[in-house]
Amino acid sequence: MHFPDSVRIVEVGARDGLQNESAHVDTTTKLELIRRLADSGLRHVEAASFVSPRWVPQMADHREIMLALAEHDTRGVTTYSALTPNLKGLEAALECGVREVAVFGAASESFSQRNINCSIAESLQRFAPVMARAAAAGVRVRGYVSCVLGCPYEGEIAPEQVAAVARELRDMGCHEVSLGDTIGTGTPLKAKQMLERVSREVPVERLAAHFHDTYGQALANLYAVMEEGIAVIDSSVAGLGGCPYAKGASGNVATEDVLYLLQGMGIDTGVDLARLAATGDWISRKLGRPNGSRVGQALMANG
Ligand SMILES: CC(C)(COP(=O)([O-])OP(=O)([O-])OC[C@H]1O[C@@H](n2cnc3c(N)ncnc32)[C@H](O)[C@@H]1OP(=O)([O-])[O-])[C@@H](O)C(=O)NCCC(=O)NCCSC(=O)C[C@@](C)(O)CC(=O)[O-]
Repeated sequence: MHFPDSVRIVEVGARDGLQNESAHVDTTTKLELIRRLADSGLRHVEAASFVSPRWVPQMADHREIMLALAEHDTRGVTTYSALTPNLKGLEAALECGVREVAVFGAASESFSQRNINCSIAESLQRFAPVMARAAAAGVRVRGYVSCVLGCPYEGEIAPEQVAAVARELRDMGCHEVSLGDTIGTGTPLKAKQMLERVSREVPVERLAAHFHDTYGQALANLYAVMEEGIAVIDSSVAGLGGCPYAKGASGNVATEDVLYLLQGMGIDTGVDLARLAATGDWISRKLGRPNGSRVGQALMANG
């Protein structure tokens, strides 16, 4: 068995998590959440989406969020990134001083249509000018592939299809490709097989795992793909989130749960679990929702 010595966590709670909250979350609360996440030692916090407010109203304050972060983050130790599905989104993000963005595609045609209103091929065409403009501005681009272990509309997705989209994203210049189990239907062997196929096209060092926990498999799936060399994990404080276009999807795997697993494996992340658990407890209370992290619940119950 070979596991990575250290793992980089990409905290997506403020974006993937909050985008799915039905009640409005105000900008001050979001900024407080992001500040607390960074203070717990997280060095990559995905903070907003420059998408249409008609499609995702919860992300409508992307400008205010990213401008505030650019103004206050003078130390530059934490990367605050944002999603930009097209050139319009990227231009707006650049105006706010964003230093890293992400484009997001899917391995499923139906999900692509429902999520970003275009086919997979059209989405890749839309990303091309985003990549060129970002490169000219010296901004790094991450790529996402949704539905890597199943689609809410199409069911099974062939690993070849995931590998093809991941490769396109890598070839167009994404520094990292994050593999999203959007509806959390994956299981460890399936996750391994998918990764084995994708890593023939994109080196595993350039891949990240973005697993939702709908069926309670996310930690097992992460363990399986770490065994194959995955060393970047996307997770969400208190397991916040879901996906507006994937009915029944629960949040991303909780960051607290991932940290606990990694600590038990002797793998370093540089994140303070106790502080993060307190933040998970705080945001869950603020949103009036149960804490989606088992580890967070246990730590809070034990004081
Ligand atoms: C992609 C679009 C914009 C295409 O939407 P469209 O309707 O095809 O785009 P359009 O170019 O025809 O524009 C329509 C309207 O949207 C506006 N518009 C156009 N672009 C932007 C923009 N960037 N920012 C703000 N506004 C924008 C544009 O100005 C226009 O406004 P109108 O004239 O009607 O008032 C739309 O489908 C959209 O916003 N989708 C949101 C998708 C989304 O945010 N999904 C959730 C994130 S992905 C995810 O969660 C999965 C992930 C990444 O976590 C991995 C996983 O778990 O699987």
